[in-house]
Amino acid sequence: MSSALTSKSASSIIEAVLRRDPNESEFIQSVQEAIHSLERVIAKNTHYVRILERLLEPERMLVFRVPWIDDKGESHVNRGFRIQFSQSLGPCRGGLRFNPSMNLSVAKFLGFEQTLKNALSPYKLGGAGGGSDFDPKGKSENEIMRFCQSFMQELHRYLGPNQDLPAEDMGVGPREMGFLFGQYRRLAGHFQGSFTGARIFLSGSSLRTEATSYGLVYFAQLMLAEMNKELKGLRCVVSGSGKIAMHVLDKLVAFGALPVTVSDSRGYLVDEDGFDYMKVAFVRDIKVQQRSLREYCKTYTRSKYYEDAKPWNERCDLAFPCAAQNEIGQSDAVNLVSSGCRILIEGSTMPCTPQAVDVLRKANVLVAPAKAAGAGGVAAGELELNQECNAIQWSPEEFEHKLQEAMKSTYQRTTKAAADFGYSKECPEALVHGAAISAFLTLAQAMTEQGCV
Ligand SMILES: NC(=O)c1ccc[n+]([C@@H]2O[C@H](COP(=O)([O-])OP(=O)(O)OC[C@H]3O[C@@H](n4cnc5c(N)ncnc54)[C@H](O)[C@@H]3O)[C@@H](O)[C@H]2O)c1
Repeated sequence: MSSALTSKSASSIIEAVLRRDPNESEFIQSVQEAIHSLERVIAKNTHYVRILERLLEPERMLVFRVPWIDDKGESHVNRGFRIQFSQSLGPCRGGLRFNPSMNLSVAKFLGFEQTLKNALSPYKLGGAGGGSDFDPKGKSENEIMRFCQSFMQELHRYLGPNQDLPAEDMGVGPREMGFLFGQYRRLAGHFQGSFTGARIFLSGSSLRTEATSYGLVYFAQLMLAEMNKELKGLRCVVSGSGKIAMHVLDKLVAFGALPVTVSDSRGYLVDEDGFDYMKVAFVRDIKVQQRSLREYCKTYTRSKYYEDAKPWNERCDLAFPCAAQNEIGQSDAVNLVSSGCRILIEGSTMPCTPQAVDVLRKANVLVAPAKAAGAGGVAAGELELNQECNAIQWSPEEFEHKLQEAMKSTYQRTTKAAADFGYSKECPEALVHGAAISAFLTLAQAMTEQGCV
């Protein structure tokens, strides 16, 4: 197939998306990255261009009003989103994000990324994303509960075990999932395990919240093993201090690595001696009490806090971005390369801007995409459902073993697809392309079999 035809087809898809959604920068960025990864697939079979065109239009987009009353009796209104991106492989699963930056573009990009992530997994799952521009920061527990109830008042009619299964994302943790599920159960009139969250699956293992993060660290281990290396003693720079980041720290400590940073939107903290379990617990306490990371330095006086700065210029072997999309820009990527980073594991969804991706590729930094490295959350959700439906109970050790196996098979699927399409192990983007290719081929097969629907 001529490359002229390929690039013409790929650019016509991007043009169509741009025409339809000209202001959706996050969604367009994730589409462009996927198309870049799929270039060789499209070149082999132009039928895939039509499939991709269809895939890029979400099956269903829900946008709704969420009114709620604060503790003083004043009314507020936010916007809710749920993008049921694709159900070709099964019922949707995907996170809910409560953050002021949430809009239709972010909801669509999250839904699209989740669709590929779920398709890469061994489970039959569709993909969705959503949430609200509601900011849980500074709200009381009652205000958060009232908001969650109002959000679910509308969304419940589109959810269900065979339809859509919401999960955690930024600003939504076990507490919010509890409130959301409570209202869903009341409105739906049944207690079916259609939500993920440790407190809801009372009979399940308690590893649901940890699973994505543990999976990220297992994935790093698998990449290192390929190079006959191990995590022990390696310096790791971690961003964020939320659910994903804190459990990554725990697991890195468990494997004898040296995590040295955490951050939030106000700045970052570096502890040259590395965090241990006690220090991680201390950071967690600081965050729970909504205090500044700066306070850590009063107790651990060799540490430093930098306001309005990111951790990417700290000396490291591995980087784990675990905060927000586009948190690594071009200059951050340059800093990462000069500080010695060889491997970047994407904890956050789409952490690098296209310019940063370019810098990392040219410097041969190996990138583990969130679609593959973040598969632990998908696997844990399915394992939990399995426990719930079959009334079985695994110990945390058994659960963790199953999680490790799931990460191993995701890693193998990713490397196989990369190799099948000629990306060598040394290619810095082999895993990025392999993950997208494997996911897309699975979706394409189902979409072809199901006809034009
Ligand atoms: N929770 C999950 O199950 C899950 C699963 C897969 C991927 N993710 C991704 O991981 C990332 C973090 O999710 P989480 O669940 O830990 O969220 P969270 O709300 O628990 O924590 C987010 C963290 O990021 C920090 N942060 C937010 N914006 C920032 C910015 N602009 N700069 C620096 N720090 C910033 C916050 O201070 C906080 O520490 C998101 O990109 C999310 O999509 C989450």
